[in-house]
Amino acid sequence: MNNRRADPPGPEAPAPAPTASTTPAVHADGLTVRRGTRTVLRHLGFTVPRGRITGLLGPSGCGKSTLMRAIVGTQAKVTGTLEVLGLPAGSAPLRSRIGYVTQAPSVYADLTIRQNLDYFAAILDPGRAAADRRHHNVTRAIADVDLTSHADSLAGNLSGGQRSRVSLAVALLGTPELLVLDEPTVGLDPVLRRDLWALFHRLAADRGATLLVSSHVMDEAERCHRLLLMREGELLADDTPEALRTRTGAETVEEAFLHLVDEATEQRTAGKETVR
Ligand SMILES: Nc1ncnc2c1ncn2[C@@H]1O[C@H](COP(=O)(O)OP(=O)(O)OP(=O)(O)O)[C@@H](O)[C@H]1O
Repeated sequence: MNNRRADPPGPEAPAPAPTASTTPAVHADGLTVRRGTRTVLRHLGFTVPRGRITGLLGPSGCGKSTLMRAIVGTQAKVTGTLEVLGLPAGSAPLRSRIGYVTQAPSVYADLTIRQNLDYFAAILDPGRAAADRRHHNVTRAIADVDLTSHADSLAGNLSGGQRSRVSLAVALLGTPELLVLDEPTVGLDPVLRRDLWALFHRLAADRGATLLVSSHVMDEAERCHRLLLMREGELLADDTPEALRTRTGAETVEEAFLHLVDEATEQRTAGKETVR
């Protein structure tokens, strides 16, 4: 074994070629999205690091779902650069590497939780030879979202929060590298919200998964490693919760957000006055 420490590269050393582990999970530059006749995302530039939880926060209608749809490749009229796991967003090889949970739970009401997961597992990993692996993955995904005791209940008889956890379990089946979760904690009681955030942190820490989680509840921001703060289709900040609080002299991320909104409004007003 060679224990010699490698010399640090000098200034003239070429930058290492990006590898799977060094490319960010998401890289956007000049990202613009139009829906109908409106521009709903304007020139966004940001990166989402791998293996961390990035919160996408902003008021209702600011464009969080649109950005998530662009990242998973289901949004039309996307221009600018948008790379996901090193590939252009929407590329076919990304399909099995991304788990996406929309705001509306997508489960079959007339199947039990286990039958729902068996169905999606059979699509992801078909064939008789994979039966044991599928059974293991289904049981693990149900346990991940804390629904083991309800595994044989019909999805149609579950509460809204339970149904959205079944959707999350479906997304966890293929052990995706990137999980894109659109408001996963809406309608959950505080205990379930806490448990779900604990699960998100386990997925990042133990499996190295990258999570992009949207919310319009600012107290959830404190649970993220990084934050993308949005307002009216623009990015107000891309930073850690701590750096945001320090930079704005705020005690909470909510206060920091309001400070940044005021700052952006002042800048816009000043810009208009200069033009006049
Ligand atoms: N099909 C559509 N055609 C035109 N505009 C749309 C369409 N769907 C959404 N929009 C607009 O795009 C903007 C962004 O919507 P989006 O759903 O991305 O916001 P959001 O931040 O996810 O909101 P919420 O937190 O309420 O889910 C909104 O102003 C919305 O009115």
